[in-house]
Amino acid sequence: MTEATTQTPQMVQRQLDVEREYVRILYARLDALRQEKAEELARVRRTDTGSNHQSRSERDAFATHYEDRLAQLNSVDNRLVFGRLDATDDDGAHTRYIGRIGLATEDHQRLMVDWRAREAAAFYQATARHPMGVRRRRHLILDGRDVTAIEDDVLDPQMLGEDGVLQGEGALLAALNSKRTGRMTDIVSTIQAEQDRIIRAPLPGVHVVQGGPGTGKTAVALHRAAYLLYEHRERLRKSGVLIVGPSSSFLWYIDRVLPSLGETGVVMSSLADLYPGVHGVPECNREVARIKAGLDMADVIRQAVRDRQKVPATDQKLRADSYEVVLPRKLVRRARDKARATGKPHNQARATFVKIVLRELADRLGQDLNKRSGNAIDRSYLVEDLRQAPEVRKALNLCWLPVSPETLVRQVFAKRHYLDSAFRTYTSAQRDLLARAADAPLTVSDVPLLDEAAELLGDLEEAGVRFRTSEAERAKATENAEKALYNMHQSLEDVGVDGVVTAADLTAFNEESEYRMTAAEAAHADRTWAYGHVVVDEAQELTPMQWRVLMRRCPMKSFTVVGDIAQGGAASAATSWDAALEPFVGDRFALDELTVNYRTPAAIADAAVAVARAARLKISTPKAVRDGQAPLLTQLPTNTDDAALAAEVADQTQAEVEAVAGGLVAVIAPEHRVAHLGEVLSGRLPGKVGAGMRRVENSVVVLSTWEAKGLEFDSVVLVEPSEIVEEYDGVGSLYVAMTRPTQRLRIIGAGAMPAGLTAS
Ligand SMILES: Nc1ncnc2c1ncn2[C@@H]1O[C@H](COP(=O)(O)OP(=O)(O)OP(=O)(O)O)[C@@H](O)[C@H]1O
Repeated sequence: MTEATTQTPQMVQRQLDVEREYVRILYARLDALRQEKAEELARVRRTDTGSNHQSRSERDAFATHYEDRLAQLNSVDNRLVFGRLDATDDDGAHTRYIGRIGLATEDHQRLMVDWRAREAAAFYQATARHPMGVRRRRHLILDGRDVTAIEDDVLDPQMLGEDGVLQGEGALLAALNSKRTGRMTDIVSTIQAEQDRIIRAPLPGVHVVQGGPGTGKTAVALHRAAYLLYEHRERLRKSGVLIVGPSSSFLWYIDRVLPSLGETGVVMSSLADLYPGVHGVPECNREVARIKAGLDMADVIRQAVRDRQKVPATDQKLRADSYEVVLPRKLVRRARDKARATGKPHNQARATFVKIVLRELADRLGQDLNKRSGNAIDRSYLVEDLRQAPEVRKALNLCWLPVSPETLVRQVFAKRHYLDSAFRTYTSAQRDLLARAADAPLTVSDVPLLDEAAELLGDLEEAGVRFRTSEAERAKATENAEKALYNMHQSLEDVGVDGVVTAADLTAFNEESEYRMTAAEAAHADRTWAYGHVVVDEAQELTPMQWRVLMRRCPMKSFTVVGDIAQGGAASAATSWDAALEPFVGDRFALDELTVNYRTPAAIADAAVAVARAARLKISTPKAVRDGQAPLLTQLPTNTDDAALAAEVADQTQAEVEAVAGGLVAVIAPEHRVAHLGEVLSGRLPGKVGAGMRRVENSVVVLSTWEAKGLEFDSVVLVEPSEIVEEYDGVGSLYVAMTRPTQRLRIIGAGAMPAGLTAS
């Protein structure tokens, strides 16, 4: 309920003065805290630790803690406070200021409530129908540290008309109408009620958020991560939160949001980087991508591992010093079966295999020697003699060679006999398609195969792959850290420093101190790190094998999954959330839907819907809150050559740059046209054009549809829509591209326009 009241300039000024004074107090407190933490940090750094390694680690752990706190205080400067609630509850009438973090005076009087605190929920959820005790919700609009505008939302009818109630352009619309910078910003001051319910949902379980384009799924997912880190800080600080997005340009687009909410240290990974130390290049062949996406790849990799556990074709004679032994096939088979039966990963089970073979060979050799010499002496030393013998070692290695995940995956595609064996249930045409050179770059579709292989192969230090220290080692390290922590608290109390560092912090810190990695970096570098929560954005793109990897990363299965089934573009994109999640959690997931499109103007959204419907794509149709112009369609003659097409694109892009003066224009084109269009546009608009998302200092970016996924621009020039449909075998990606603009869309093509696209 927002009814107009008469506002006089004096009334506005009076209210502005009140709020400015309060905001001044808040910033003064922020500055004082910064100063305090900076001094504490300097004092800790000055602490003399002598040459004691442990004391040094302890001091560094404290320094890291203060650095983090200082970084948090520095990151919330912009729009520190954005809301005020006047409410009445059991405690009587009170006023609360809502901001990015909680602030209190030196004597613990509350000055500002963290937006994630329970007391702040009403700021987002109260409505006229359910006021939750709120009489007035006030939005404070800041420029730097100054309050420039105030807007009131009055939920108590009695308050309407009272002096001091101000109304203006909706804070939400003001936020939506601001120019895009190419980097996502937080929405903390204008989170809507349906979004807030998802943000504050409980931690456990799998929570799926389906929503059409522009409904704020990414924004909600990021604010939820910040909320969970606040509400479950102890638990999640130890285990961490992983955010997964489709591409590194997407992660770059969103990576300022969490720091602006005072949260750093979340691990972000694209699908190509889920395996430490490897960056998967795109899988160009869609059929290959489709094959590698399926869960039966787990059987393929299992077979590839089994193929490394070989029984030789014949019995083998081997020299060991002055002896000769026979390695019978039967023995190898028996030892192999026993080693497999341990259930241990390949590289660990090898020890069992070797032990059985050596013991039996030594027994036989010993009996032989005893028989020949007529003695009955203990010849157990023979085990070591045999172990050292080069021929024996070589033979055992041929039967059961330790192998790294990377070698296994490379060789399964590069060595025909491995390929034929592991992919035995596939046709030979499919195997031909999969075959590639051993040094071919690993692709994004290989990443889950590597992870699967690592799971089945186990530890292999010499291959340079990091695995989790055993539980026992970790427990020991934590115990040491607890002792160290106790000592450290003692000594820091002596110098009057107060800090909160847990034993787990110290364990993590000590584990990584050699490389001075942050906790987030350590988690990302450790394939077997168990995260406390995983946020998956654009989740419709995940293949079953990618889901399998993520489920492994979070054994507690605490997930926030956001996406839009209709926007799927990958070769094995999900067709429904049920189908995507059923293999991992059955039907045990909650599903919510977001229903309002905050990005795309209604006329453009309608055009995108028409294209999707013409192709019978099942889509969510959120209600668009913005108005705007319908798309401008240019159908070029079919014989238009590439140069003429590029010239037309350049003309229209130039027009868009002018139309959105100072805004960001994206040219979205089929992959094979991106480079050429980039060159032509750079010639036309020197210094203004960049290829890829990271060039946002320019006002024009040229991108493929995959790169544009999840992003938004003031204006989009979409090139050759029919080729975009062909490129990804469906209209999903065209639907994505059409829903990227916040203001304007142009579509240019010489090919036939896809069904549903008509000139307006
Ligand atoms: N409550 C809100 N207040 C202000 N802006 C909002 C709000 N919700 C969403 N937005 C804005 O709407 C735009 C779209 O949000 P977002 O990218 O999160 O949508 P999405 O559902 O992930 O989109 P898509 O699936 O199309 O990639 C962003 O600019 C975001 O900041």
